[in-house]
Amino acid sequence: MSDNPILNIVDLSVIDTLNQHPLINHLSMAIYPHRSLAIVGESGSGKSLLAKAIVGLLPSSLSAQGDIFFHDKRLSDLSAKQWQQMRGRKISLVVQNAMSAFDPLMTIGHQFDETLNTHFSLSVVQRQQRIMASLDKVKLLQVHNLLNSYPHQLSGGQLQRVMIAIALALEPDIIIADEPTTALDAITQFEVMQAFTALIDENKATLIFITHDLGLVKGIADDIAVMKNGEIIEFNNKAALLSAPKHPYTQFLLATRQKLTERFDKIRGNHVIKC
Ligand SMILES: Nc1ncnc2c1ncn2[C@@H]1O[C@H](COP(=O)(O)OP(=O)(O)OP(=O)(O)O)[C@@H](O)[C@H]1O
Repeated sequence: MSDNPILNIVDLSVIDTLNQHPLINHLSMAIYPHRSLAIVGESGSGKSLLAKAIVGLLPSSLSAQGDIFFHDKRLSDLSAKQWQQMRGRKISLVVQNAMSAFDPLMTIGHQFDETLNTHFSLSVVQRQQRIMASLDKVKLLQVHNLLNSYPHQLSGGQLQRVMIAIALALEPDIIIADEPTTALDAITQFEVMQAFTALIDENKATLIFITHDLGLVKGIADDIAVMKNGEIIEFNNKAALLSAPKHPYTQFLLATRQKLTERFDKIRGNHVIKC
């Protein structure tokens, strides 16, 4: 593991300015390059707000205190223009609702090309090659039709994969994926997870993967952070956290997951016998 974190979150609090309620509470965490970190926790624990705070996209009614460093750069010091260069290219956020990330009036191909043109000095042909290579990585078929389509003409799963393909094409140092497979069926989910694995292996990116699903985490994470009430209550490498969870809440999460799996296996087993 490298000695210097790629992302260092220091005493971060996110406060609702309407009632001064802390939604993220004095959170500190160092994330190291080329690792894959899963952030798990129940609904409302603050996972999405943490992702938004990292990419500087918190709603204006919330205020952030504390520091977030990307390498040595303090992110709160960035100007709007510097953020534009940073977001997508250095730190990329893939969200759950892909439709919200696209302009409904522009074709997918146009939006993909424009994004590449904003961040790189590439010829039209080079941009096309990069688009095709990225779409291939997320296993999208009939790409010419797809690139000529408008967002509403694609399924949720296709849009989600296009969003991941755009993130891949920008070759960011860090990609934050906020429940990126929640809206997908099991097969598409598997393919999208493979695309993320390729991202870490080929691009040597650092992945922050936010999910409820401890099953998904097992396949992809090097490290796991467990969030509850706006705090990280446990952080460890995957093997240690899954085999010997220290915090009672992590133990509860794992036990619940185990019970669900056993119940599912039992139902499936009974079903097989009956048939
Ligand atoms: N704009 C906002 N104004 C006020 N409170 C907010 C705002 N956005 C989120 N919250 C609150 O902050 C808390 C954390 O929300 P967040 O969306 O980060 O949870 P989460 O862990 O990502 O949940 P989920 O897994 O359901 O997406 C919740 O109690 C939520 O209601």
